[in-house]
This record gives sequence, C-alpha cells and structure tokens, in this order.
Amino acid sequence: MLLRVERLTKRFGELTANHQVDLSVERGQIHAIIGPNGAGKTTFFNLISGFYPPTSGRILFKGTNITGWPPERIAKKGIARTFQTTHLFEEATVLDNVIIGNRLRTRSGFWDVILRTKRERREERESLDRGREVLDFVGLSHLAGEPVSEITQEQKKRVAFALALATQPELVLLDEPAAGVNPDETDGLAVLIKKMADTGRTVCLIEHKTSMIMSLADRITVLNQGERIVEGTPEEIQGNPAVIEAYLGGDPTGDGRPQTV
Ligand SMILES: Nc1ncnc2c1ncn2[C@@H]1O[C@H](COP(=O)(O)OP(=O)(O)OP(=O)(O)O)[C@@H](O)[C@H]1O
Repeated sequence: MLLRVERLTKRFGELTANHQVDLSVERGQIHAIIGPNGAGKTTFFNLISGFYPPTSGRILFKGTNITGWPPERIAKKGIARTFQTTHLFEEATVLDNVIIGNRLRTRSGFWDVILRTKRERREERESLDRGREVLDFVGLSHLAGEPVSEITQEQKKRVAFALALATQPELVLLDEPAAGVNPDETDGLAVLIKKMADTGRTVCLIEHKTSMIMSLADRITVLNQGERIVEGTPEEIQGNPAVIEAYLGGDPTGDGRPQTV
C-alpha cells in the first residue's frame, strides 16, 4: 500500500472538517475522493500534503509515518499536489512557472529564489531540464516561452499538473483538475491523468465531474460531513443509497455538482 491514512481527524475550533477518516491507496491506482460541498475533501488533501497538522490520526506513506511533517519534507518524500491555477504567476512564462513554482514548493528558501543566489542559479539550471521534460509530458512544450496570461484555462490546468510532476512524485494529489473547463477539454485532461497512472504515478483526485470519475477511477471514497461514508469501485458507488442521500441532503440548488451518482 503506497498511502495509508488511519482515523484522520481535523478540527477547526468547534467544526470537525475530517472525522476519523480511513483511506488506503494502492500503488499505480487512480483513487477519487468525492462528496458534496463542504464534505472535507480539500481539508483531507491539506492534511496529507502537510499544509495542516491533523488533530489526530496517522498518515503512512511508503510505510513511513509522515504525520505532522512540513509540506516541503512531504514533497521530497514523494507526494505532490496541484494548486489552483490562480496560484500561477501570470506574467511569467509557462516554463518559468514550472521551475520557480516547483522550487518555491520544495524548498523553504523563499529569499534564495527571489534574490537568485549562486546556489539557486545552479539548482535552477538543473531543474530546467526537468521543467522541459514535464512540459513535454503534459503536452505544452510549444508554449514554454508564452506568458501564462496568454494561455487558456485548460492549458493552465496542464501547467498546474506540470508543476506537481516536476518534483518527481510517486503520489500526485489533484484538487478538482477539471473544474472550469469544457467537456472536450475535460476528456483531454482525463487522458493526461490516465497517462500519469500508466507511467508509474499513483493519483488521488478530488473531482465533482461524476462521469469523468466513473470512467477514470479504480476506487472511489465518498466523504460527507467530514466522514467517509462509502468506499468502493465506481460500480459499487453508483446508485449506492448512502451516496445518493448524501448528495440530496446537501445543496439542492444544483450548482453544477453531481445530480446522479
Ligand atoms: N482553514 C480553515 N479554517 C476553518 N474552517 C475551515 C478551514 N478549511 C476548511 N474549513 C471548513 O471545513 C469544512 C470542510 O471544508 P473543505 O474545503 O475541506 O470541504 P470540500 O469538501 O473541499 O468542499 P468543496 O467541495 O466546496 O470544495 C467546511 O465547513 C469549511 O468551512
């Protein structure tokens, strides 16, 4: 088992965002986390990637207890996460985003990056090759020199993937990779996610686009109000009464969230 999460709990004051959540992700699989708005999905990713310390519970990665480790140590151990495309530097080129963004997330030396010390310049040269490699992987080599402000939302999503892949992770956490893109672009991103898994990465993703999840995921975990309510294959999840109840009991206004599961 690549990732094993045991009874993970996160409280923000009175609010319990995650309550005793268990999850196991097998190497090479695509594991989706779904659930209504506010179910605790993003919090769960923030705990695994070290952005928040859990209130209780354990996170084991490759058999090592990484609970409470800081984000850059977890990144070095082999877990990467994508950020919202709003975290990209709009005026910088696609390639510079991959290089600089990667360094900001894997090192604590913010000022090294900003002041471009000698050591930083040497390491930046080393990461240039890797940046080019991951841009090729996500299909953006032809846009390497383009400012991010000039590319489409779908291409920005690919830059976010490239950023995560640049740290050479074994496990990639994707938070709503297909939010805000059209159906054709969603299909293209699904192909890319499949390619990540086929080339040896393990993928854990949060996504509201149900049809994408059903065709892509090997396993699905459903969270509701901070708790894991069901886990299984897409076939097992589809039509599960507890899952339907969770969605119907949530936001009934239909804001693009799944209507059928
Ligand atoms: N830093 C924080 N401080 C206080 N409360 C928080 C914090 N982060 C999340 N929460 C709360 O925890 C709960 C779970 O939020 P979270 O963002 O994890 O849900 P989600 O399933 O990702 O929702 P969505 O699908 O809407 O993105 C919410 O009630 C949210 O307001």
